[in-house]
Amino acid sequence: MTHHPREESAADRWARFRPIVTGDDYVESLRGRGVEVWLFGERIDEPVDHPIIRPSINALKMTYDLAIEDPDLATAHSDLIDAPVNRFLHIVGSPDDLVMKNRMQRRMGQLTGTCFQRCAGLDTISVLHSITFDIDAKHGTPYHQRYLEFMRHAQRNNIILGAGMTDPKGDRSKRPHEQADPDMFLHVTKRTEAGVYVTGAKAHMTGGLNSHWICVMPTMNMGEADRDFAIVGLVPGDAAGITYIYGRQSCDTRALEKGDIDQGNARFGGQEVLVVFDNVFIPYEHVLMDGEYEFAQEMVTRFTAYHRASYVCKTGLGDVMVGAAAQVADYNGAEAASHIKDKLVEMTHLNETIYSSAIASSHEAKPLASGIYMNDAMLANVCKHNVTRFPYEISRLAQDLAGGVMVTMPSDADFRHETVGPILAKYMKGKHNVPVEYRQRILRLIENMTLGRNAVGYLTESLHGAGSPQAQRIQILRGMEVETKKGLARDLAGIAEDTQS
Ligand SMILES: Cc1cc2nc3c(=O)[nH]c(=O)nc-3n(C[C@H](O)[C@H](O)[C@H](O)COP(=O)(O)OP(=O)(O)OC[C@H]3O[C@@H](n4cnc5c(N)ncnc54)[C@H](O)[C@@H]3O)c2cc1C
Repeated sequence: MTHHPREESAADRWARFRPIVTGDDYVESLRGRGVEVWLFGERIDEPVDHPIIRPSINALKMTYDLAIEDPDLATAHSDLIDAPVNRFLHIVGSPDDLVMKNRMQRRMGQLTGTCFQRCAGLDTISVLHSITFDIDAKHGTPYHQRYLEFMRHAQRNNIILGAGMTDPKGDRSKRPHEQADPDMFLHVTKRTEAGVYVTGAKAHMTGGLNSHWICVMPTMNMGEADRDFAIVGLVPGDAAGITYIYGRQSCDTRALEKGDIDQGNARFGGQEVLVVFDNVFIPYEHVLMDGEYEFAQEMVTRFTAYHRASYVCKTGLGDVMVGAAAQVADYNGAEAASHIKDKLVEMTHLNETIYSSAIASSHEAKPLASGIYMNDAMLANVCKHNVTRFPYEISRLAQDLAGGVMVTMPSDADFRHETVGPILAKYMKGKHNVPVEYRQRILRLIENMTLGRNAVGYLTESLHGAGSPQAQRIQILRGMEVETKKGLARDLAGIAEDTQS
């Protein structure tokens, strides 16, 4: 169980952090936290060393390693602490900051082939800057200064923030206060002189267990009766009262097998956890909204403007898919066929279409009252809507080029067996000069990203993460200015009258 008392002060919570510099420092920072983690019906003593969990930690580790290897791409100067910081903790001060963020996200996708879990936290940092500023302007609250103080600590310690937005939501037709069980949406259960207690859960949290801090925040618009659900708070991942229940991923138990081939991508994976909060304490210094329900909708809208463009990361995974498809065609001896080249062009066209909408959204960013820049919301929604579809088509084409053997290939244990191994070495070969193991590995990678563990990050996260497709269509409907466009059409058609008004 966690070692910490329930009602801790903000200072005590920060006192246990030391600045993280390298990827190895990051891995060490997760050890010995005493967090309560459940996987396959068992309590996990040390998640860091668990073979199913470790690939997800490796993916986040890469965000630290890249900052050292390529500081121009993965760090930025912070005016807040007057020092360079990891770009995943940088407060965006210009459209160029957002463009650089997108480039870094694509690079991270290329390097890991999975969800590297740090974008939702980064986008939370961005949205909190302007929302706290706007709430203070209306209500005279001290949230923005609290936020800036939190960010000074966060940047100096180089921590990871997880984004706890999505509640379990129970009956989707009911508001938070209308649910049969109030815990379906995280809410305040008690207020003391020092802070608030919250109960509920946050679902599907990307990298939740790998994060040092979690931001809990509303997932939808709220009304007066939902006041206790309109809470934004920052909680260390090892606070008393938090339980993590690890999400299964397709083919996850392959990580428990011998050898690294059948895993497809043995080094890197994503992570989603159900994070349960049982009367978890948040000191007021770390409370950034408490009852200002009228800002919940705007907070979600701004978060999605940032986060839907962050799905540009999938173009990095798309680059891996194009490469894997081209490579398997080489191994099969089919690379010269015109339809193969055409399919690679189609995959690239889809992938670059996603990239275009994200980069355009960042270039078109506009400043908010707090001074921070926000992505163009229409183009961010178009980016995410492209992402709900195009990775599926890219995957279909990669599977086409891979051939049926991608799903009928025997296990690596058979390839290594003294009796059947030589048979497989003979019949599983493509081009004579390509070792059969190379073909095995590339086929398993395509399987991993389209049907296995990393299909979570490449496909289903692309569909539902940052909101299911309909959520983008609602935003596109709101922003499409159809009346203005009807006016343009009437002008050119020579119609003077607007019969609508
Ligand atoms: C891999 C992955 C990672 C994620 N990471 C994070 C994370 O880090 N942090 C976080 O906060 N969230 C995260 N999410 C959650 C994500 O934002 C949600 O999955 C998304 O908002 C959809 O919510 P849901 O999964 O509850 O789907 P549901 O609400 O169950 O939706 C299912 C379907 O029902 C429709 N629907 C739902 N409600 C209504 C309604 N009232 N009226 C009409 N139709 C409705 C939807 O449009 C959809 O088609 C992640 C999700 C995934 C899959």
